Amino acid sequence: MEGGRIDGKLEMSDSSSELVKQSGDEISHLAIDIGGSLIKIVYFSTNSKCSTNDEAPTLSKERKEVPNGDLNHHILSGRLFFVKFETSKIEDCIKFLSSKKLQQCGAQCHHSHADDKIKIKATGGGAFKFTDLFKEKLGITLDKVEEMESLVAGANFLLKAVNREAYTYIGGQKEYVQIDQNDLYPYLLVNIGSGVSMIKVDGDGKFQRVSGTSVGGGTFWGLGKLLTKCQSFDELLELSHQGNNRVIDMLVGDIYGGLDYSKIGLASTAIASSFGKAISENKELEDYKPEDIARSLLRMISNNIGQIAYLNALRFGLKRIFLGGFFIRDHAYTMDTISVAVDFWSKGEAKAMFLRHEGFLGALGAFMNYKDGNADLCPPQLVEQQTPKSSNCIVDRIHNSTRVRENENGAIDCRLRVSSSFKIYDEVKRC
Ligand SMILES: Nc1ncnc2c1ncn2[C@@H]1O[C@H](COP(=O)(O)OP(=O)(O)O)[C@@H](O)[C@H]1O
Ligand SMILES: CC(C)(COP(=O)(O)O)[C@@H](O)C(=O)NCCC(=O)O
Repeated sequence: MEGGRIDGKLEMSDSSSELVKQSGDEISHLAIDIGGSLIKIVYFSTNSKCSTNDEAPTLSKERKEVPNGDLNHHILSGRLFFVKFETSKIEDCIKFLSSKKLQQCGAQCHHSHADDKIKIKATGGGAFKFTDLFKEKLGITLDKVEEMESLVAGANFLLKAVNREAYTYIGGQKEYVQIDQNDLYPYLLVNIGSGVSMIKVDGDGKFQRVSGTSVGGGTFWGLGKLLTKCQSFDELLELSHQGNNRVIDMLVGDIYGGLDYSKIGLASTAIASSFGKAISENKELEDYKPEDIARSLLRMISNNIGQIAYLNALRFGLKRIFLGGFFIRDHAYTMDTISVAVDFWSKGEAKAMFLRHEGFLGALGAFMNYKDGNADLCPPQLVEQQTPKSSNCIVDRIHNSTRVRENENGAIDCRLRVSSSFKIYDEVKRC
């Protein structure tokens, strides 16, 4: 299938329209990824109003002994939510955060003090760029988590813990991939944000950024905006759906008099040179339809990323390529182009697989980083829905056997194990 959105597309919250709807949420933990184009927020809420399942999210207190101490733990049941904002509209994000009640100690601590310092996990370049802004406007300290580390932690979590997270997109069909947790590594993670990072992942916390390209999502949106006068990314994507790239791209057949170049395996319809037709036609930009320009641009960038991804997979002998980042946007034509490029160049050996929580890998990874809290604090950990047995290593259990539940809005039902003394606020004030 060419172009268009796939039915059942995840609609995770898109900035301000959600502000009002969710303003009553009680947030116990929140992490933020501030990228070149978008700010992504992942937060855990125990608010029962948000539940659409039979079992309303609850706070169940549970006292547990841990081997190296006697910290008291409790389990928060609730849901992970995903929200995004444009980085250029960071004020909306600030408003969103100030409308939320960032709680201390889950729901256990009822009194918060105006001078309490809130500390949240933050990743992406903006965690550095906007440190002062968050401090000044919200009194929030950004506790920085390295960007590549966050992407990998987010991807590993999703692949191991969430059912139907990864899928292939071939011939217009989406097919979910069953991940064998014992045979996940190594894989190539390709994150297509403003720019593109390619990371070889060998295990939890074991990775190497092996390549990247500056021709990414920012290039598509930036060039597309200049060339088509589109006002939003989604408008540009929609436009590309209606266009025909052959009007602008120079095809092999345009060069070879309508013939295939069979000797090197190129069909007459293959693109020989993206945007190449524009050099020989006596046309101005205005003479081309914006939809055709958008289509050529999308094809050029997606194809290029697919090819570089494949080359890196080949370089390290990797068969599995997982793609994240908000450039993908669950868009059929983008995924089709990337899949075809990987399939073509690898002669069917390598597979492109897309992640449903595409752009939230970094924010999720930063969220997972709460586990690295101070030694005397028990970090929050995601646990499965069923009542945990006596294991102390809840994260390991998730990784090895169980899966959290995900509802159709992309929100993930899960439980968080926190110590009674843990809080998102600074350690200075204990409740
Ligand atoms: N609403 C949007 N506004 C801007 N860019 C968007 C939007 N939705 C998708 N995109 C695409 O996603 C890219 C950003 O992806 P993301 O993974 O968030 O990266 P970053 O961390 O660099 O912001 C943009 O460059 C653009 O191509
Ligand atoms: C610098 C970045 C890691 C920042 O991440 P982003 O905000 O684009 O998600 C990314 O833009 C990138 O990997 N750019 C490509 C740089 C290069 O390898 O040429």
